[in-house]
Amino acid sequence: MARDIDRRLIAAGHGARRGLSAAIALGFTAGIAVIVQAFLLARIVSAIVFHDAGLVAERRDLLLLLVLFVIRAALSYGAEIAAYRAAAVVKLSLRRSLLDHLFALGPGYAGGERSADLAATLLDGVEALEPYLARYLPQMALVAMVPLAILAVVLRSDWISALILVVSGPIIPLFMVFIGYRAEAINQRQWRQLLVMSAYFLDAVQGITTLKLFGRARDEIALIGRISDEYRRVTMAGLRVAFLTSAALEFFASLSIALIAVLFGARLIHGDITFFPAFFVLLLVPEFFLPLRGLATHYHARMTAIAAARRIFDVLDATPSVRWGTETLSAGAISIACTGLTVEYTPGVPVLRDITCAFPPGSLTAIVGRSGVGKSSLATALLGFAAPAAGCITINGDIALDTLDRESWWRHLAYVPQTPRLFVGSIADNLRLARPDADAAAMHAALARARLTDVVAALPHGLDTMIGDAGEGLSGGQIQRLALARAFLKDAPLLVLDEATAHLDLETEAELTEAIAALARGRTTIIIAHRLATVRRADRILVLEDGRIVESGTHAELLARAGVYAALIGPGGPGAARSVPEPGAACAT
Ligand SMILES: Nc1ncnc2c1ncn2[C@@H]1O[C@H](COP(=O)(O)OP(=O)(O)OP(=O)(O)O)[C@@H](O)[C@H]1O
Repeated sequence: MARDIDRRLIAAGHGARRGLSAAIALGFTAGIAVIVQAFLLARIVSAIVFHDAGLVAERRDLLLLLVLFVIRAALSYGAEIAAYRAAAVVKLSLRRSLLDHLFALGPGYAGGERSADLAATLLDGVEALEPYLARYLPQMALVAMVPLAILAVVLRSDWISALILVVSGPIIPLFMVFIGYRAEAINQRQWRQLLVMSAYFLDAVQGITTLKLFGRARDEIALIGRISDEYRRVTMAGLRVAFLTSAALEFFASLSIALIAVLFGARLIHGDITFFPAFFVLLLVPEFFLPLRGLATHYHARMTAIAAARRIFDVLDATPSVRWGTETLSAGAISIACTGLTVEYTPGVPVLRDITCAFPPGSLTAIVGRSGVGKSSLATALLGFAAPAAGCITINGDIALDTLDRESWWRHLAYVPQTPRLFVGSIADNLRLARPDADAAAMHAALARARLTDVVAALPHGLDTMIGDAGEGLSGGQIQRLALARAFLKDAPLLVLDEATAHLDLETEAELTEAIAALARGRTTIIIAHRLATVRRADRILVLEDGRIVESGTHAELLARAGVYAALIGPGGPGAARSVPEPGAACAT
């Protein structure tokens, strides 16, 4: 399993092949420079100590040694830069693919409990790959090349030392494979714990008001404390394995070096070997183990990366439930028809059943029904975020929605949800989401149509006033009108709107209703309606119950029928509490 992930990570690194190859080539050249350096140093020491040469006589070698020091430092620096640049390229492309795929998966996948987990995967998860890509992968290549080059040189100088290296060298990778299984399980636990902790932190930050009001802030702090402590425990277990591994490997490496040194000592005393080859080999032996020890150090990075990558690939492997095509929609009015449309979130459990209805071009259709009957699900299916389990949606008579290019479909519609999402930035930034090239005049026109001119004029920096990510700095009604202004700015032929159910003051309510009416004019409009004023204006009202259309018609027709609709908006019905009667308008009984 870890091997599969390794393979996929290496494949992901292919995008930065040149950078990684450069890092490996520079690292290998630095390894060769080490051999030459050791040779020169052994020759200088041998000449000075055993052949009475002075420093002046050895100046050529000394100068060469100095130059090699500089070259080696430059090579190591270059290798690091190339590796980290390559890692940055891979991280960027992975984040792009993740975001792109999340958009394809839609809000059904990215919403709800997964959002904190996904944010941690996108940020910390991808970041955790950096040491793997920048350190472990180049080290993996060097671990085969540099020790082999050193072994070849040692073999030419002293076969006994080479034999010791051949026997002790492979112990390190074998040992790492042995402890790898345990380290992998710990890293998986550590990563899962990090995701849980991120989710709790996000919840606590977002729900700070609720927690305070219910007097549960202390409990939440204690809970987060326990989760953090568990994370600390798992992290320490991982570090323990990493430190123990390093200690064991240091031991094997030191033992081999000591053995070679002792054997040299004995052979020098007996005159079986001269000083130069012995000293040269002794200088090289630690360098033989250096890449192996480096590999052990970065093995921990590999385990962390594999745990993080598992989650990244889970997201990338998730298949979008909605299929899209490549057809583009030409500009102009939009009509929609649903035929036998059935929508299921859980297979076999339909939330919309056999819906057949039409939304003619330029018409205003209101969808009404009790809470949970499937109104938002119908809007979700029309937006293209939920795939029909049966039936189909066709656009402009004969174009199946799933044959359209998704961007082309979304370009033709404006969606105003019940609780609109604003992003950290200025009012202008939030408006330009609808039309990035909109100038100040176009934005002011949209604000005026959403009855927001005075509100924005009163803000300290007008259009450039910064607002928080949940629209902090604006009231609930102002946020909703800003979302309407966005829809005005987009000027799309299809408008899908989920009316706000929050209790608004009468003035804001009237302003919103007016703004919505202005926005709907001339467009195909589908409103999940909660207000009497909206349903009265609709060309047609669809009444949903238990996922089915049970009634349809105009306000007057449905009232006359005295069925579900009449009961819904009548006194005591669930619609009554939310509906604000227009002055003088009589509620049906
Ligand atoms: N993403 C989802 N996954 C699973 N079930 C869902 C999902 N979204 C909605 N449902 C379920 O589908 C059913 C219809 O929900 P929907 O939100 O469409 O109702 P609604 O009429 O819009 O309700 P409300 O007026 O309260 O917003 C409900 O039983 C709900 O629990």
